[in-house]
Amino acid sequence: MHLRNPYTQNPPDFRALAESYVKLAKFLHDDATINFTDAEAVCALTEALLHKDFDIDIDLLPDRLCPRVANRLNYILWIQDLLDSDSYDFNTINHSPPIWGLDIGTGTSCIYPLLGCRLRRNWHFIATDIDDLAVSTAAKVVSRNKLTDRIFVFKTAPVDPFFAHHPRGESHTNEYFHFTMCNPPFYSSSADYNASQTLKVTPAHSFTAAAPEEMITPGGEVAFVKRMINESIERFSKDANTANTWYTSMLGKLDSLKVVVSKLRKHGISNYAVAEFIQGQFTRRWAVAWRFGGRRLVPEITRPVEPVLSAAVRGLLPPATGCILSSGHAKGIKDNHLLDKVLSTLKNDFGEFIHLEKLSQPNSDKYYITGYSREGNVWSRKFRRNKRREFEEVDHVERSRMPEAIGFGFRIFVDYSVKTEMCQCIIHWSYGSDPIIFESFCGMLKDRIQPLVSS
Ligand SMILES: C[S@@+](CC[C@H](N)C(=O)[O-])C[C@H]1O[C@@H](n2cnc3c(N)ncnc32)[C@H](O)[C@@H]1O
Repeated sequence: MHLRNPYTQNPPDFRALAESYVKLAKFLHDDATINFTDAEAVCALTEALLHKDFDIDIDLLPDRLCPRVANRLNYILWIQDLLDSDSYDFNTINHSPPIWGLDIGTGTSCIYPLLGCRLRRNWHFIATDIDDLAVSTAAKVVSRNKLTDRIFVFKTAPVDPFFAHHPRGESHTNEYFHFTMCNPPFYSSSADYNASQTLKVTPAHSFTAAAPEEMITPGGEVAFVKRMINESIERFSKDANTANTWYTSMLGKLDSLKVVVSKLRKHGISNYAVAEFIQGQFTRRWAVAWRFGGRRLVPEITRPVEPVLSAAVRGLLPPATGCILSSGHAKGIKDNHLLDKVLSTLKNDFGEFIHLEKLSQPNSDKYYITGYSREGNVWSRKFRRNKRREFEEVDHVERSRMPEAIGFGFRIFVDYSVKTEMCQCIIHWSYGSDPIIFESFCGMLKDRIQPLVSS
């Protein structure tokens, strides 16, 4: 589960839920559980959770897909992580409201827009579906929860471009999506769906009622997401302003994730992320996200330490965006003091070509160094020779306001533990398109920074 998922540490107390949501009471067994193979009972439990924990008022349809709350939350929390990763640095970027998301295939429950809006007050959604019942039911639940000014439901056709219903034109909206999300139909045919059911070796711990149009699409989830990748590339080629949109999707099979990541890599899209959500003993889901712009994700997302990923998923991770530049025993050293030494070394060696600043870390009394340059590889001799004159012509004010025009950006942090007296200097890659440039920058910095820690 996602680390911030509230159900990780606190599984639902069914008895308390039934007290707060009477409809659940009749499905309670032994006062403490429900029969998970009974679709009506699972719907009542889901409604109770949404009601109690998220103030969402909904009547789920027992013959339609019943969204498992913990599972849907994992995906929403991960998207929050992707967006928050941007707002850490690039202090000129304004991440205040509104944030716009597109939910492709919102279903009868409209679950992602509802959860997303309840968790973040500045989130807004366009929600689409090709199914009449999904569109009408979703629109009703949005209105029932008084979210008609933040969630807009549209009917689309299977052949319509996925990203056509963007908020442009709405007077109160931003022109571009900050993110798109989707829980696509998994299977390519009824035969494929039936085969997957027979293959299940575990007993049916939980029953999934669903209409065929919710579970089946030509080519299955792989074809669906491949189409999304193609359309996102086309969209970016026509409009560079879409560079910072996070395109994302859930995937129900690990094999699908492998195919999707391989397609991203084939198209040279290195700015992507993958996640694995493990739910109980039997359910695993994966998520993938990609974008075209240069803003890079924090290492906690590109290389998560927790939750521990399976070996197969580790092989699919994007290029690293973090590196330890130096680590050592540094008795009595203060982290800000070391950061100043690092800053003056960097200024001395690269100050002409890299804009360097010491900034305070959000919600902390600690500092970090932010650095960016118009181009990558500015530390090579050849670059310096060619660019010195050109760079001098750009005045300082312009340099300090140019994060959107940069080619390479990074942040440097120093962490000192009083208890262990160990000190670490860490670099995060914050901007750029070429992982090799980041690697080579790290290699070069290690030689310069290690002596500062040990001296
Ligand atoms: C697996 S369900 C997901 C429903 C909901 N988002 C959830 O997670 O519970 C997939 C949904 O995608 C819709 N769908 C299928 N093809 C679509 C398309 N081309 N555009 C938009 N929605 C589509 C289906 O009608 C269905 O409601």
